[in-house]
Amino acid sequence: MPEQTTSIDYVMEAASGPHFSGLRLDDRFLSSSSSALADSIKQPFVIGVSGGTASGKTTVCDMIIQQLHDHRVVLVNQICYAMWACGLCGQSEVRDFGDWGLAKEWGDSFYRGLSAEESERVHEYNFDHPGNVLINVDAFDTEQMLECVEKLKQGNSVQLPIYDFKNHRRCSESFRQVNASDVIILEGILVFHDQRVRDLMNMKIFVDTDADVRLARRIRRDTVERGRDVNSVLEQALQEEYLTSSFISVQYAKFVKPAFDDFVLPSKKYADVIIPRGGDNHVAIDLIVQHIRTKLGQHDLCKIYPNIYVIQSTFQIRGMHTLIRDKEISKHDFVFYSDRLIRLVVEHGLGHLPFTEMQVVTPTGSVYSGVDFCKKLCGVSIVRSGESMENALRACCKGIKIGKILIHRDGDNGKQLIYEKLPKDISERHVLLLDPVLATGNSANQSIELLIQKGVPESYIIFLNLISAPEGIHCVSKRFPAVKIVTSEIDVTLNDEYRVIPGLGPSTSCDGRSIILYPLRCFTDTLVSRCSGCTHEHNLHRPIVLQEATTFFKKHGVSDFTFDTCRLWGWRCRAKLAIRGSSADPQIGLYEEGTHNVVDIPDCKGRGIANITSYPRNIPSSKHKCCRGALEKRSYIFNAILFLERMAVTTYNTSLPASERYRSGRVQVSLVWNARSETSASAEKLNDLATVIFGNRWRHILGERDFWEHVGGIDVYLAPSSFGQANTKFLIFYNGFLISTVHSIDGIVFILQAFDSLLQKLHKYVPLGASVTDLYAGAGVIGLSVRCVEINKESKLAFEKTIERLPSSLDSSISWHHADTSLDPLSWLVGSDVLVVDPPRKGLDPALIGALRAIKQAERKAMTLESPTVNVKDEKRPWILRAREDSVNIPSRTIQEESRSLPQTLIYISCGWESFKENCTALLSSKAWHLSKAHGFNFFPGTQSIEILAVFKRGTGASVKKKKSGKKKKKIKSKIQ
Ligand SMILES: C[S@@+](CC[C@H](N)C(=O)[O-])C[C@H]1O[C@@H](n2cnc3c(N)ncnc32)[C@H](O)[C@@H]1O
Repeated sequence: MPEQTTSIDYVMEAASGPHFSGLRLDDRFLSSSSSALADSIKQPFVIGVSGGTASGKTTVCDMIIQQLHDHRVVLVNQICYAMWACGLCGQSEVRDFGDWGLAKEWGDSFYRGLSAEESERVHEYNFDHPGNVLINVDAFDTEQMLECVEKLKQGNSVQLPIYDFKNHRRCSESFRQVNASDVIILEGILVFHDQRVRDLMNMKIFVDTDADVRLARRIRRDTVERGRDVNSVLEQALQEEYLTSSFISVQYAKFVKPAFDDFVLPSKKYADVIIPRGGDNHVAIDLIVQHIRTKLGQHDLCKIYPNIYVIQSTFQIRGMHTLIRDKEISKHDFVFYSDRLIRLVVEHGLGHLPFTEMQVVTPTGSVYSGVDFCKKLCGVSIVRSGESMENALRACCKGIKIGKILIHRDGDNGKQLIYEKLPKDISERHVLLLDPVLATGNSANQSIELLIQKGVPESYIIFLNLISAPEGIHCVSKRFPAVKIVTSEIDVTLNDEYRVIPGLGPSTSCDGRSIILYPLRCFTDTLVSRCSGCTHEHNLHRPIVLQEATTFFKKHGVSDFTFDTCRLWGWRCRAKLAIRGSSADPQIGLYEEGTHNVVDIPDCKGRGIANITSYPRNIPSSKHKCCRGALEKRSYIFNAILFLERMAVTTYNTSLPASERYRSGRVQVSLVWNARSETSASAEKLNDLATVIFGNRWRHILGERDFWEHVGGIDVYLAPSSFGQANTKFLIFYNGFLISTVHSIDGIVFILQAFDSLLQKLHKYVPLGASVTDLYAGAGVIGLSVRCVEINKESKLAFEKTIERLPSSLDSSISWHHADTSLDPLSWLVGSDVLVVDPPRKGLDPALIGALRAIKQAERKAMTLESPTVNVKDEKRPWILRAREDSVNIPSRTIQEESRSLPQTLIYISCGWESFKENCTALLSSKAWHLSKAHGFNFFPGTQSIEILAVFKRGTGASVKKKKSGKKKKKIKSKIQ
């Protein structure tokens, strides 16, 4: 049997300073034990049991106590007047239930006691009255009861007073010692009367037994089973109960019954559970005991707020917590173990969603009765750190929509909503709100408020976090009691800086806060749903949507969909230069590996080019000189709310041998301002910033202006604002120096990067000499086009520069048009054989979709159309298709000479899977197009993104299928012959 590690002696310092007592995680040990974990349970569970006189409360209490034999239970009686009055319980006793390890304290401790004058008028005294009306005193010493129970709840022992029933006063010299216990049962007819007493109770039970029914049962039992006559039974019953003497009769009629009606019965409404038939109701008592057992294993706050759920602790979970709380943990391990825990929280949270029953047939033909998940669901990250839970959520809920809420801490009242991006139909969805640390609860409350304003019912919100501070739980649960909070551990408290104690590691990041608290103050991420900095570590070669994509294409007739995973490392991406912090203490730099923490680079000293461009997650240890000019403008930059910079390396001089090209390269820094409008609150700052940095839209600040890419065999110039494809180069660096751009480390193999792979595939689908129109062309990087159409006029400069470098020997015609594809899209289709579209993430403009759907009808009209009218001056240039010039054959001709036909082939390059699906479905449903081929490319390994190259052909494709099946038939025929 493997050795088990169960020690809880591992005390270490968490990132926030205090110690966390945890476990060493031993991979061999997987089981859990409640006893070792029960450590954290401090406060007893308090149950109030009320009901009318002789309703069976005592039986119920006894049964609960017996069933909880493995816990320490204390029973505290308020007192039962009738029992006292008939002398049946005129004494207190301490019973020892040694066999079942239970100490049960039995007493009538909180009768206040009467003065000498009151004792004389004892018959007028209503012991069943909570605020005695006759002699104006309280029958019970509620204050003392409160004090005792408070002490017991805090784990202290108390001395309960003993009541002398003979003299109607407390014994001054004797007390009963009651020790701390797991469960306190407060029993009495009026224990629900005082709100302060009720507030002490975690559970309130009302025993609801009709006295007449009890009497009737007794008569039946004694006459039928014991052969006695009714009169003697009644006599005995009356003797035993409350009607044996005239005094009792009077007391019952005068006090007990009215007090029951006036005070006991109305307090029934405070009960959480009403038990009909008292101690006979075994089912109810079983359920109650089950509930108490669950609660005993829970954190105290769960006893107060029924919608707090802490995932059940096991040694594995405690072990993972021990790791992530250790300030010495590596960031990699921290992210790994946090992610594991977050997944458990997400799974637990999903368990609170509604479901419908469903049956499926298994491969054996049997029926399995199961459930169907709730489909109307979405996640909402509270931006800064909520995104760190998105991966886990996506892993558990395929294709889940995730919205974002950004709340700024230092705004009005310490919190200000800055940004929200939520699904339009959020009011119909259950919402999983994500934030790994619940600290003060302020951001959470504001986010919940926003969701409610958007129409989400409070009870539809499940707030998921990794750790919670009690302060945060109080704050959220008091205000939104119907919101469920699911967490993996509840910590002790918050410190003065509102950090959770003991908190979690690794050691503080450069902004002085722990990573988990502030890993994602990613303003760029509010602009696009994911950024290339948001990478994950698992399944780098398989984006999560891959399976969905394969199924999607199969459904639409493409069963040979391919996916090119490309290289998983060393690819080039435009690094985003992140900006964080405050204007007083800004950080400008790159994301730290695996996180959204910014590594400040104030003293750029060169050599950083290689690292910056090699891979977005590799942070330059050295600094970069070329961005210094821009960085010096930091004070301006920090007045912006949303701000993003891009840096890209230029190959600069591609006539140099590849291995030397980047040594003398330059970095291009692009600054992009994001504001809702130029009249926004910070417009003044925007203008300052624009003047200083952008000039008239763009201003060249310093360094080389030119930025060159070598794509598809030609040199392409990219202006600062032009779109630039990611994953185009394979660079190898050693100690920060570039070794190679095209060869692997052993110097032999040349491997294409993702974009080059896509271009190679794309070229196969363009027949030689075809007339091609490239809508959404950027600077024309795809390089096939006869006509490039692009909305960003800045790309014109790039286009021109590229043309200048093209070999003059090329004989072809190419034009670049500054135009909006969505305006009169049909005019751009006329005269093209092949249409290439490479739209932004949002997909094709609706007008273009409309034109493509109606292409058949348009075809007839097109013959009579004029050539497209272009508002800007056309740039007619020679062009090259790609490196293999010999395969290129574009006859020299002008657009006017071309046919008026409309494209037969549509090549769709997509970077937005969701929009692609929509566009594709719209095209196919028109029956004007069918899908012929589809390929996927791993442009951003480690992200959710998939790049698609889809080839559509005109018509429904029915004839193609027929032809294929015809061929098959022939073959079969020939075989038969
Ligand atoms: C994904 S990029 C592709 C650029 C180019 N194909 C490349 O590979 O470099 C999309 C381009 O479409 C342009 N664009 C966006 N909306 C447009 C519109 N309505 N008309 C024309 N171009 C548009 C953008 O400016 C951007 O350059």
